[in-house]
Amino acid sequence: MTDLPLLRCFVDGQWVETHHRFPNINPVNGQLIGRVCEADAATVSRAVEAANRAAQGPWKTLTVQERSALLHRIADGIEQRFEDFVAAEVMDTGRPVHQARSLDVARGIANFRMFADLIKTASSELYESTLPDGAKMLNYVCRKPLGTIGVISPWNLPLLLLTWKVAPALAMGNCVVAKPSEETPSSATLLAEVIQAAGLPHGVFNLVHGFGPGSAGEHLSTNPNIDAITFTGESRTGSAIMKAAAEGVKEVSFELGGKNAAVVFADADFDAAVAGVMRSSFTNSGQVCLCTERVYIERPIFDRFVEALKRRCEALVVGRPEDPGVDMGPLISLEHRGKVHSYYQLAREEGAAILCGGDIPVFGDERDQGAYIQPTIMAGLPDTARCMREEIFGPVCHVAPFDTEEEVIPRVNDSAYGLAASIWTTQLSRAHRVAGQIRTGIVWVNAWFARDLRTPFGGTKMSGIGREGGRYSLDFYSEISTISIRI
Ligand SMILES: NC(=O)c1ccc[n+]([C@@H]2O[C@H](COP(=O)([O-])OP(=O)(O)OC[C@H]3O[C@@H](n4cnc5c(N)ncnc54)[C@H](O)[C@@H]3O)[C@@H](O)[C@H]2O)c1
Ligand SMILES: N/C(=C\C=C\C=O)C(=O)O
Repeated sequence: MTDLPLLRCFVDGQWVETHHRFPNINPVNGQLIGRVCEADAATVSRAVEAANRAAQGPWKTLTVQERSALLHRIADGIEQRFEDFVAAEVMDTGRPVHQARSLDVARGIANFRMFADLIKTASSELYESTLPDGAKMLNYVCRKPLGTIGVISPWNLPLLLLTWKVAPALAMGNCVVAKPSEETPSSATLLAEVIQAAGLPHGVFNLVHGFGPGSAGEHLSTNPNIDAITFTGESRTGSAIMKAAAEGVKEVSFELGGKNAAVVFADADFDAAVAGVMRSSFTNSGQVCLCTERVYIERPIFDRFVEALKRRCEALVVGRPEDPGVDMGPLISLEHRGKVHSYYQLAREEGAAILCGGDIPVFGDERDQGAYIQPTIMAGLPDTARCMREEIFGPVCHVAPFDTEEEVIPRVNDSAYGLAASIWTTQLSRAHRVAGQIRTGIVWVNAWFARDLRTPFGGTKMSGIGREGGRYSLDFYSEISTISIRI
């Protein structure tokens, strides 16, 4: 037991062990794979103080070019330890190795490189004006660092989502105290090692492990000496963090939950739409905020489309991360599996027909101690059913027919969430017309999770506050200031 890794916090350039430790579990087989040092309030305060101090030190004198070079050096460091990061993501989450490679770690590198390049070309605004007395004024806008950013990230895409926030925060000259999910501490710890090796001044980046309420998450979000909070996680957690931020009127950026819809028109490229809906429903075992949980299919192709989806769902390879051809692994934890499974039960109680899956698989091997669940397709629920309104966050979607655009668009929009949607059609005018009426932050047409990192990303309603991506991140992680000079 003693040779299991101990994951430590990283505060003011030093690795810190704490008294309280919590277990890190492999969701493939329920095995203990390590212990993690939980940051108490004092450790979080020390991290915030170190960040505040570093913000006034050499870090603030760096030029944009120097900061850009450091971000590229961090990206280089992730690249050099690519397989370590893949192993860390796979160990913590049980995801397919090929996904950790092509999505998680690749995006961790891309996030740092994108913002490293963007800050070198980011423009600002300048206006010339004349005062009533005829005096000329030059008015220009500049972005100054906000100060210390609290970054709180979830377990579903651990490195992708942590770096999506840390990269622009550092790029804009801020200091960071990051609190990754208690479920996925490993890749965040590796990132701290890479940042330390890159030579950022002590205190610029700090990492505190722990939970939410009564632990590091709450200690960070309630700390009066952070200047802004960027959070990705459940909507109800966002609400709790917003209450904490309100105390000190802190700026917040929230990427929250979703109940995303796919709309498949009869004129869609049938095979592409089937593949697209499969990918958007079952990627990462459905544990992506952008995943589809509601599929609306135009009636003339409904039966054929559902039959095709059912066949593909039954053919999904549910296995270990390194299994050949594996499509999906376990859920993140037995607790989350219990939640998703309870929705499968609820769906039956609400009158759903389970077309595929609907239960916990039995493998007859060590995976039976893991958090596996069957990929599932259900049908027959009214739009008012809880399973149609609440985020399940598992490998499950509901299929329903529709007859007209006028009918389906209000059904898609009838949700407390507004994060993402996907539309499958070959009619160009219909694509633009329908996409323009869907109330989500992101609409894909004949695609899903296709990302240009320069575009704004975020949700409406319960799906979030603010946008990050490209210049939207530069703006959020800055104090935007206007300087007006009489000339
Ligand atoms: N919109 C997006 O871009 C996006 C991306 C990924 C995940 N998500 C959402 O995240 C959820 C799944 O992730 P999760 O289960 O880790 O979410 P979660 O809200 O349970 O936890 C997210 C993070 O917040 C911390 N936390 C929890 N309670 C807190 C509190 N009271 N104060 C401070 N910190 C607290 C957790 O420790 C964790 O680090 C899903 O709802 C999913 O839709 C959204
Ligand atoms: N924020 C992003 C993805 C979010 C995925 C949610 O699970 C991104 O691609 O930048």
